[in-house]
Amino acid sequence: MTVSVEAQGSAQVKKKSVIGGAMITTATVVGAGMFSLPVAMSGVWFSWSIGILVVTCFIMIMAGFMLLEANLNYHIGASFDTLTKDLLGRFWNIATNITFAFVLYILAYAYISGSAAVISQTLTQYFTIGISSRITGVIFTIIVAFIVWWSSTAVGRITTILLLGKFIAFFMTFASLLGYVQVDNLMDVVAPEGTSYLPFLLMTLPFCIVSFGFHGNVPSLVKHYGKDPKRIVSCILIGTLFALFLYVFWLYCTMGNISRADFKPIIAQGGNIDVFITAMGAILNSASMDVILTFFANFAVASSMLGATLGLFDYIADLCKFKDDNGGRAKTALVTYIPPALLCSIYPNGFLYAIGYAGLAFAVWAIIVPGLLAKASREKFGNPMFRTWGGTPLVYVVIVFGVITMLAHILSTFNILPTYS
Ligand SMILES: N[C@@H](Cc1ccccc1)C(=O)O
Repeated sequence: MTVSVEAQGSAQVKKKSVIGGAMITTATVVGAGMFSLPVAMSGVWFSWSIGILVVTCFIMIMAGFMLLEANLNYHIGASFDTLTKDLLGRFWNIATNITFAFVLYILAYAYISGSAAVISQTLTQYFTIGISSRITGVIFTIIVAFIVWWSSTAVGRITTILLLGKFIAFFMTFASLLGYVQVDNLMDVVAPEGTSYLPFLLMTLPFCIVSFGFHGNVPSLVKHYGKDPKRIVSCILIGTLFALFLYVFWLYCTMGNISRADFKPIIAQGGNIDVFITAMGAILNSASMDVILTFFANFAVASSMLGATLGLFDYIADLCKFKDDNGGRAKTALVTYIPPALLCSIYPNGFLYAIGYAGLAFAVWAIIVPGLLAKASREKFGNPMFRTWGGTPLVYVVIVFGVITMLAHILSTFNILPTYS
């Protein structure tokens, strides 16, 4: 009996466990974005936040499925570039490439800014070493750049260790914070009569979509599992639903401890991670909680930073056709890390702004483009392998959601939307 190479290949591919892909997806979804959530959502407060998180999570899953749907019609390894060029034409191809690079760079900046602030705060508080976050940002970036330049195997190992640390820290933080939660805070009982929350709803969208972002991974998942939509769907569902659970819990713990009014001074100071952690520490007034929170913040930002900038590193190497030898990798590292580090040394506290702008660009290639791709690929191929639930109406819902998110960010940049501050 002869078995074709393809059949053998797919038999082998089928054996790959869902766990690996689910881990990668979870690691990408749950990043520093979650540190922006309590601050960005303080205007709408707890109950509304849960509602928006559920809706955003749903839309982001559907957008991921639509991307997968289109991707399955192409050769394994086909990227956003191939899909948009073939299905949507020049305009969307260029728009996707520009917004894709923008999101990676601005997130790299956000992570450097967040990490720098947390590291500075840790050094000052525990080692009485006063170094400004401009300098820790640059030093931290050099260390990360060196690790990435040195080898991607090293990055893989270090990321695993950091992820492990992050999850241990997560549960330690949550377990300890739980005891301090005050339901009165969550219900905002001290709010004067007639307090309105809804006007602040739209401006939370860019932060929510970034926090559920993983969509750059879809082509890699296809590469990893082959054309096996079932497994890829499971990875996406596990990663995003786990993130949803975590974020609800995270808001419960943070909004249950810091009252809505107490978020105002945090926002006034730029809303970077260190300010947020300091405020939490001051309210909890416990030395051990301080240590746990600091440990958590350091691990969370460091693992995001490594993972996210590795994506940017590979993207730059491919785009500029830099070689994978020492010299080539050095060039790639320079192009990857110098712009965000430079921006951080000039403007160290833009964490929250950066996540907002990332949301603006992310809406293009992770929501609107997947909707358009699904529509175009259904017309062209009929998409026999996999179809996202909801038919054409859902495609429009997803696209409209993306447009609203972009408008929300643009309007709030011009101070047209009310901001809670
Ligand atoms: N979801 C990630 C950010 C991210 C967005 C888009 C793609 C990859 C990562 C976070 O919360 O930090």
